[in-house]
Amino acid sequence: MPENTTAPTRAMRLGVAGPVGTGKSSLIATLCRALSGELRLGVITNDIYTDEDARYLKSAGVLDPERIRPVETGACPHTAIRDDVTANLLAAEDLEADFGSLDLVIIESGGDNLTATFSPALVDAQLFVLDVAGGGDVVRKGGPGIARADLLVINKTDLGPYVGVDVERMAREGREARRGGSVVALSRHDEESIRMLTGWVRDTLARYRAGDHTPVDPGPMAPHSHADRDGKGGHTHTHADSATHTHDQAPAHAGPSA
Ligand SMILES: Nc1nc2c(ncn2[C@@H]2O[C@H](COP(=O)(O)OP(=O)(O)OP(=O)(O)O)[C@@H](O)[C@H]2O)c(=O)[nH]1
Repeated sequence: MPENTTAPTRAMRLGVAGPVGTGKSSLIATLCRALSGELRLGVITNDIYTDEDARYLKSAGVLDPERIRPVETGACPHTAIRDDVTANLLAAEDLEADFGSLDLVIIESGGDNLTATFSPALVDAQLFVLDVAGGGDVVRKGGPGIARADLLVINKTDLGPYVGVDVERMAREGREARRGGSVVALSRHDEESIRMLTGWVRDTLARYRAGDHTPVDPGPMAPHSHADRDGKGGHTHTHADSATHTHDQAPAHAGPSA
């Protein structure tokens, strides 16, 4: 039988990004609790000045503490997951070297704003976490993570009634913003929602192993300009603010939002 040369040989790297306090560490603890019996896991956390998230996960007792590694970014969180991913790549490679083969390495970004996403040079797939406590309209504000991460998680749905947010509507608007892309409405108190999340991780890992998963870069793209083909003057722009922006000037554009 011919060998599948596209099948990867290392663990899948899954990025978890989203604004401060939306529940990224808690979600990772939930994933570890649910999946550590069936998958060989490692976790890397990113904090600006501390190893707070790594300490939280270690104290949660969901994984061998040796498998949880902190990266101290010392700068804006997006720098270490997007602009220069070296520290995180080294941490991921060290984890795999220390524990032999792993199935999944989860990388938590420091809490950042709506534009922070992982570079595909670091992760194979990424999820973006919002929470209902941030308000139902956050999802309508858009941004690359909301629109184009592999999965959008709307977290802490149990808080919906207390903060006056219609969770179903928020999830529906999330799907619309993503043009049908995957959305999971999650609460760590809701087993069914945890099954949806773990099911998505298993499916993505299966596709990754089969060589059927293509990492995408949600952006934001660097500002750029196009040739002045129509005499109106080329214009410099970014794609950070809109999932619907299209290039009417460029016939073919590399990137998911073109
Ligand atoms: N009610 C409720 N609270 C949650 C849930 N998930 C997390 N939280 C709480 O939300 C708060 C923030 O959770 P974290 O997991 O620390 O959030 P984070 O995104 O990792 O935070 P940063 O790393 O600071 O950006 C904590 O008080 C959690 O206990 C949930 O499903 N429901």
